[in-house]
Amino acid sequence: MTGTSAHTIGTSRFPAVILAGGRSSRMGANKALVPFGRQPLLDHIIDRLRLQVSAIVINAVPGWAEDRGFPVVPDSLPDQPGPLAGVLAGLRHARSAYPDVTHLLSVPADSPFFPADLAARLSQVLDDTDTIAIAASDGREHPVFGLWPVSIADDLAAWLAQEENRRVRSFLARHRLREVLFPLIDTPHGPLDPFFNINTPDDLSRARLFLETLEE
Ligand SMILES: Nc1nc2c(ncn2[C@@H]2O[C@H](COP(=O)(O)OP(=O)(O)OP(=O)(O)O)[C@@H](O)[C@H]2O)c(=O)[nH]1
Ligand SMILES: [Mg+2]
Repeated sequence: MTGTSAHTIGTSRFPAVILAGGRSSRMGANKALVPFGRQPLLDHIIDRLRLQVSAIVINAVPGWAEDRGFPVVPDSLPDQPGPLAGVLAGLRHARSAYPDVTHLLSVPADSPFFPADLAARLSQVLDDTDTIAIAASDGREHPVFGLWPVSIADDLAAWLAQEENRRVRSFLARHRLREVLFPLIDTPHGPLDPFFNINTPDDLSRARLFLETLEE
């Protein structure tokens, strides 16, 4: 049951974690806070996500994302070891806050065009409560967009505790995995990958152009 939390926001079965715990080193400033359309990028992501999940938690370094009304969970591991640390923080939060939930959706804070049916389509391929489902497009996997079983939290913690374990693909190989292919979006500027992610100031300019055409 997901309907009892103060942070419950939708009718979906799954809560979500927004991964915003990275360094934004290529952007040179916290990329979740760059202006995007009428609001900071993070708020654009929240608006897109809230329609398809039961609750939202933000994974971030403490001190900047607390004012949005959602729980903020920092990494439990030091030195920003990568997105899986954020998935782990989200899974631990989900396990205690939503004990009946089987999976947690993850989305990064830097990909503003992800599909409106992301959670729905990923959930269609879950064949048991231990399966991980990740998104793919245009011949590439996007494991930061995934439905993660709450049951793998302890294995993920033990795996991340070894410093040589950082590659997402190596972790995925330990588990039952399904992939869902999403189509490109047609725009007047040409096809747009729904998982386009903003790493550099140039990426941000391109994303703003796409946003304008999609809003017209
Ligand atoms: N919790 C957590 N999230 C991370 C970490 N590193 C990256 N992420 C998140 O994973 C997603 C993809 O990472 P990147 O695109 O490389 O973002 P980034 O690491 O902030 O940016 P760069 O420093 O330019 O690589 C983003 O949503 C990041 O916020 C980390 O160490 N911890
Ligand atoms: Mg990075």
